[in-house]
Amino acid sequence: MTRCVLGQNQYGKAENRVVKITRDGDTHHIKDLNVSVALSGDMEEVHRSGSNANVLPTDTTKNTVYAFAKRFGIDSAEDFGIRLARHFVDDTAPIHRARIRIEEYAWDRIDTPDGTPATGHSFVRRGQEIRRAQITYDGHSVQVLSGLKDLTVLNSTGSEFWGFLRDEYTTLEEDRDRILATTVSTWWRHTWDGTGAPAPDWDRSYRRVRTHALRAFAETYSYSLQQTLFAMGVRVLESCDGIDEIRFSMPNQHHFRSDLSPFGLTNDAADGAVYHAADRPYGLIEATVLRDGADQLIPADLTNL
Ligand SMILES: O=c1[nH]c(=O)c2[nH]c(=O)[nH]c2[nH]1
Repeated sequence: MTRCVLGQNQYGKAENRVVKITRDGDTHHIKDLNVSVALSGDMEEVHRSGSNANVLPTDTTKNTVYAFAKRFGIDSAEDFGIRLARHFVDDTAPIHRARIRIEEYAWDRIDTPDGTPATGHSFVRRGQEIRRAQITYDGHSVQVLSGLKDLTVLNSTGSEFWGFLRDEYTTLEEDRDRILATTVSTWWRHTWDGTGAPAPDWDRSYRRVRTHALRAFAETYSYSLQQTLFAMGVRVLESCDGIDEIRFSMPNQHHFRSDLSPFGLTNDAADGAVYHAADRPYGLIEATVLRDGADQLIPADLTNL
């Protein structure tokens, strides 16, 4: 029989999406990491015989990431990674090597036009959103839709969700202080139709819509993402002449507060909590907001394109 040997091997939990909010009065700070753990050591037996005696479960490595975020905070990706790596190797005899890989996502504060923060808890993810336009001309008039996508925003407080319908399948608990996060995808329709009046200043119009939508997101105390969406649309229509209709598609990017009670840790929102940022499934909230009397002309299926 051919004799085979075990070559390089490692294991652990990959892509732990950990969000830590630190509260300094009404000013919040956010650390948003994607942490992957890979451990190696005396792992001959688990591969050969199935004995798990030397295996620290990947589930434990995940719990450790969230518990350490709460217990020690996250000063920097490097500090956090060093602490985790040392713990796995120094405190677990069969583990001889730990590799911690971390991606960090940067957030800026949502500002007012004079550069002061709109609130202490409203953030926009760094990295440019994508601006877009769709122009249709039928030989008589022009229709201009403008839009944006990939604009990710987050409120670390000022959001609740409760009082919802319940049936025999409902398990969701009411939440009086949650993270509200979404990636805004939107189109808006200009009243200008290419006849008569000169064309709007498209760049200025874009900046105004973006600014007002962001400020409405930041400043709306929210009982649902639906309510926030509508407030954003109303603010845009009230602030921008020449726009009659705006449609949003907004995924509810759920942030679940980690249950750290098995490790003797409280994890209340009021003290600054650690969250697991789930990527799917997600709630998808979509709606059009119209000026009263305006026609609804933006196709519903355009929003996600
Ligand atoms: O803002 C929300 N709207 C919902 O419709 C909903 N449904 C849910 O489970 N969570 C939320 N959050």
